[in-house]
Amino acid sequence: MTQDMTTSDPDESDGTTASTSPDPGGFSEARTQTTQEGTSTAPTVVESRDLAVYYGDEQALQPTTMEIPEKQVTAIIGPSGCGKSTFLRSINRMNDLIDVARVEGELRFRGKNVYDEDVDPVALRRRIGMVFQKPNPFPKSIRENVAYGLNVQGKEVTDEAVETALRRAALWEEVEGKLDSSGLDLSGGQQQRLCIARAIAPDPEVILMDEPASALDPVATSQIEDLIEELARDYTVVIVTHNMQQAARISDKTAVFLTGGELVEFGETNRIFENPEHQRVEDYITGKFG
Ligand SMILES: Nc1ncnc2c1ncn2[C@@H]1O[C@H](COP(=O)(O)OP(=O)(O)OP(=O)(O)O)[C@@H](O)[C@H]1O
Repeated sequence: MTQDMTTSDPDESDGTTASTSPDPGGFSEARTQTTQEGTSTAPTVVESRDLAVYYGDEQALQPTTMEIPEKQVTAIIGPSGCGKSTFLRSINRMNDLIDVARVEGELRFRGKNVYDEDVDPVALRRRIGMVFQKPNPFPKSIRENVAYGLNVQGKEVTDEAVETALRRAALWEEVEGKLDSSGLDLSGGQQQRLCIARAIAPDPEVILMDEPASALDPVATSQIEDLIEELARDYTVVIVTHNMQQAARISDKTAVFLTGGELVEFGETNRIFENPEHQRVEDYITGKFG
């Protein structure tokens, strides 16, 4: 099961944590991505190299090598317990918060291994934000939720900056005029878009989403899906989803993890769903197991 890492306390580290630490250095290299389908022009932003994750003695992720392209949506799918969330959390070092978690191999962000000793994980999380399964706005006003995201980056909290973040999260029109009411008074879908506004307010480069619509009704889910496609114009989005139709609808690339934490196939979403290379992947996406 995905660990519930939601928090309502702004002081807890949740991927939007405030810090005055300097940005980690060395995250500047971008290079052209090579995929199973050949060479594409989208630069690789995040890359795992034989990345393996253990919880105590249990290996949750087998050595995984994968290149995530810039300003696209990459979906991670697979049956329950196959390591999807574990992989996602390793990208911005959220696994650091789990005592028994241990990582081997490399996870590179713009060419630099985020597990190098000189990388500050809090600063890293400003550049790689996260949205969780359960909407987790702080028990504060809508404005303060977004302001928190702006403060993280040391940005001035102006009305304009708050509006911009809410517009980018497709929430502005529903909350204009009630910015001082509690974020908790919004509907589930609105709360999740508020969390997205909070996550994008610091202007991260990558947004990690762990089943962001699984707690929402179909209408709210559809709004979140539209928003994710829109966000990929400006941000690199990596989304874990149980919903294969959702992955097929909104992602450019799909990674299929199967039981035992093994990345079995990764490539263009259309190709994965129409013509998977591996029988096990075909069985999974056609519902024969999982
Ligand atoms: N905090 C933890 N401590 C110990 N084991 C964990 C922890 N989190 C996950 N695991 C184990 O690691 C494996 C992978 O879990 P993970 O949550 O990454 O899978 P998942 O594919 O995201 O699952 P789901 O779809 O059910 O959310 C599972 O066997 C799980 O029990």
